[in-house]
Amino acid sequence: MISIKNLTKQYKPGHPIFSDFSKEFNPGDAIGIIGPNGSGKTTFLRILSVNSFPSEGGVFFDEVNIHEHPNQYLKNVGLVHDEETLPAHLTASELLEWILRNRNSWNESSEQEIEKIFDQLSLDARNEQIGTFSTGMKKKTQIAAALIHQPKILIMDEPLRGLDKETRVIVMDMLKEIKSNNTLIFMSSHYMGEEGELFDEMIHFPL
Ligand SMILES: Nc1ncnc2c1ncn2[C@@H]1O[C@H](COP(=O)(O)OP(=O)(O)OP(=O)(O)O)[C@@H](O)[C@H]1O
Repeated sequence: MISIKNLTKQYKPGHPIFSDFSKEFNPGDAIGIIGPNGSGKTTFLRILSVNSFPSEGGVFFDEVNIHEHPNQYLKNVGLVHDEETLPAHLTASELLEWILRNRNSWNESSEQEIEKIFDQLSLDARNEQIGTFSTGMKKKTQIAAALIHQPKILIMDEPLRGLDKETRVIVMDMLKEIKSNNTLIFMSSHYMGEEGELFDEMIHFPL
């Protein structure tokens, strides 16, 4: 489903963050991206989400280079960024509606689906502006936004950071469910907590 071929990334000449990395990933795989601060996890996930470009080599989605042809690929991707970049003036519900409409996925059950995902995450303030949210409430909104369109590929940079224990357990259950529906999951962490039980495989950084 995703093939990484001879991937190299360097910001400064002669100092690659990783080099000549190749690997294949299949639907339903859950991949842990593990390593200390500054080891290249975010750089790797940014390349997978087309927010950064390879220095050499490439990433292929069903044989198509995702950096040369990002549109079809990105329709299949749910993303939780390392930095929160949510629109402050929308409510959380409005954001999810916008995501579904933008993907032509809005239908008669969408409102119910939005209520359901915010119920699961206990985001009571779903109809208030995101700009008024706490860090944890914004993280819940990011996770809901990544999952609402049932992506084939889910890319998450430390999604559990800033969440309380109860919410982390809920999010882990949601990820197990989406994995069982054959979504390929990439998830970074700088230490191995409860997410360890989700992963089929871990890639340890630095590579
Ligand atoms: N845009 C950039 N320009 C130059 N160097 C960068 C850039 N982004 C990241 N780096 C460098 O690349 C290295 C890897 O950074 P990256 O953010 O990928 O690590 P990380 O494993 O995600 O770290 P953390 O756990 O702290 O988030 C670091 O040395 C960082 O300074």
